[in-house]
Amino acid sequence: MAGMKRTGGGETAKRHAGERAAEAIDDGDVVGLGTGSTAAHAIRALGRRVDAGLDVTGVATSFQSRELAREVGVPLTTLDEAGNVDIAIDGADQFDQETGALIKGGGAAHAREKVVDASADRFLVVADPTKVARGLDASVPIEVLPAARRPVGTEIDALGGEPTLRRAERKDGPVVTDNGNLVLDCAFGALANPGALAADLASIPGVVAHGLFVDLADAVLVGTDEDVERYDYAAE
Ligand SMILES: O=C[C@H](O)[C@H](O)[C@H](O)COP(=O)(O)O
Repeated sequence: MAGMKRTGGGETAKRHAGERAAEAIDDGDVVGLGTGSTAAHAIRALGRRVDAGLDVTGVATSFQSRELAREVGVPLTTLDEAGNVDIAIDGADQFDQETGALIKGGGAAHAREKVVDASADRFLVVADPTKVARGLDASVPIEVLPAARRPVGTEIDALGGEPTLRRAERKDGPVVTDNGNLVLDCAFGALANPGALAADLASIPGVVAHGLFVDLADAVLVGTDEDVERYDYAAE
């Protein structure tokens, strides 16, 4: 698969990935509903399967995925009520095709996404070809308690990162997450050891969640304009 020429970074590619992921849902499943434009295609496709008689419940990872699930008729539950997630479908901002490690949080939803994705028996990532990488080098979004923004920034600095407060596009001020927190986008350059960096970031007081998802994805479905390529990272 690696090295194949892929076309697509637009909606068709994302739709192909999302629709293929929705086909993996079985009757009775509790489904983690990811956030973002690619996961949205999976939620819409799942809504069509529910219309056709599939019996599932969804656990939303954000305000946005909850709203979309309601709109397309996917019944909702919570982690408290369901206790277990059978399968989660979620997008990614970048993934390392060798290891399946991900960077997420472009939509500032990664804190809840990580809770849901990590508690799922199977975690399917949906992506378009622009997300495929050899190694990881994108900025790592870090959700922080508002009061901890400066001390966390200092720690990021010490780890060799450059933190930038994420600002809202249509509001004067910062992006505020669904949990009422801020996001620091942290540029580290190429990540030599994402697992070690993930552990370092998680240990900083005031960090709610970082966007490194290491050893979580079971498979990544990369939609192209023509088809879907599948990368597997764990025995299913
Ligand atoms: O916070 C947002 C999520 O991690 C998204 O899953 C990620 O940003 C990918 O989104 P998209 O499919 O729109 O590129």
